[in-house]
Amino acid sequence: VIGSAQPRIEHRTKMPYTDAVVHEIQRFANILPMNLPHETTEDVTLKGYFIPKGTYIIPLLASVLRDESQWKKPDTFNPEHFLDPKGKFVKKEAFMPFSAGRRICAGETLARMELFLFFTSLLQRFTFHPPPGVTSSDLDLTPVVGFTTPPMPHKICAEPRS
Ligand code: HEM
Repeated sequence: VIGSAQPRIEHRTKMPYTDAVVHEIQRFANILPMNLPHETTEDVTLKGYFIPKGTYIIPLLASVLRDESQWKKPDTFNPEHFLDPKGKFVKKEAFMPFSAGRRICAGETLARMELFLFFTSLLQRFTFHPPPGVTSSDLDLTPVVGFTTPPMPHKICAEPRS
């Protein structure tokens, strides 16, 4: 894990479970699994490995977001990955959908604010469920294969809450 060059701005809401759900969505959805490619600008030795100047590096975010040593059930959607036994939000160093270091996503703060606001606004106004005849276990969460991994197209019902 390469530390960020600048201190991260962390916004914690007073809604730890919602916070944990949004984090788990980002961990599990893993929308940019191969990050962006980088190149070493000088010779580097990292943990005993020599990497010459000019080497292309593809930092696999997927390998961290689904690392068995970091997550209790890496391949299962489980917001408890971000909660302690008392339900308090727990920050995880392996949570890095926005990458790390100097070239960390410049839009992280905006993206996280949007995710929180959109997610909570939608859930306040609608109840979501699979279409009639489909159970939640029928839903296929396998992502589309590609440089980015959006979900497969699927139908879902959104019913206005009274
Ligand atoms: C859920 C939403 C988003 C995710 C998961 C995401 C993820 C990422 C990742 C993994 C990188 C590559 C970092 C690296 O090279 O190590 C990146 C770069 C970048 N992102 Fe995002 N991003 C998101 C939304 C946004 C938004 C909303 C903006 C702008 C409004 C934005 C602007 C940028 C920019 C400018 C870079 C290039 C930074 C640089 O090379 O210095 N991103 N993003």
